[in-house]
Amino acid sequence: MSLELSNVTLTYPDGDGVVTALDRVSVRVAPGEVTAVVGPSGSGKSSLLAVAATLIRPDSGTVRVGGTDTLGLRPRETAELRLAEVGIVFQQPNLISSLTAVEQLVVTGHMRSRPVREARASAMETLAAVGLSGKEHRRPHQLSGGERQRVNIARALAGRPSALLVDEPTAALDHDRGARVMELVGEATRTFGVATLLVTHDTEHLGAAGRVLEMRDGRLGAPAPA
Ligand SMILES: Nc1ncnc2c1ncn2[C@@H]1O[C@H](COP(=O)(O)OP(=O)(O)OP(=O)(O)O)[C@@H](O)[C@H]1O
Repeated sequence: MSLELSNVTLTYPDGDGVVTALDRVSVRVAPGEVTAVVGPSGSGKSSLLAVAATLIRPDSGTVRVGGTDTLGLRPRETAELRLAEVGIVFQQPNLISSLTAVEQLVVTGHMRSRPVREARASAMETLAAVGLSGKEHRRPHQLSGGERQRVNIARALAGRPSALLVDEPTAALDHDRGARVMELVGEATRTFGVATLLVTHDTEHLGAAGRVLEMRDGRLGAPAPA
């Protein structure tokens, strides 16, 4: 199931006027594909992710996640769809310091009303898929920065979403760890067949992306030649 934004416009109130954060943006991400969006600060990247995640409702356009037209849904239905179909990887892992890696994933399974035994088995499988076999029972302080980011990615994938939305995954990492996390996003995207939309300032590690687009003043297009 893909992620599809079509002709999306988003404005924020700004004094007496408005700021246009997204200006008729269209993008379709197929399952198993990473689309990276680069662009300067303030160009609209976070707004794009928030709209794709159904966290912000745009002024106009359509947002389809896993085949569902999300703008036709009631707020409660939107929240349910988000829980089932959208995985979000924030820049900071935001892991709970007292929980082990496997427990971080089980907690989100609980939010989806999954039985604990089933959530645990699925969590172990997901952690293995992101290369954390043998480290499932470690707490965040017993993991490296790159490993914490792996748990973060695994947690976003634990509910087997259709769409994976990734915000600056390399921002807190050095060059080599950043490269490995980007490779992991590419591998996980293929393994789990998710449609991944990733925004980043980091133009060094875009090899994992099947496609790179550039955001400029709220408009999305092909990147300018280097
Ligand atoms: N809640 C808000 N209210 C008013 N304006 C906002 C709000 N959030 C963002 N904006 C404005 O919308 C535009 C796009 O912001 P956005 O955060 O999407 O950019 P960005 O590309 O993610 O930036 P950065 O790389 O710095 O995170 C900017 O002009 C910003 O000032």
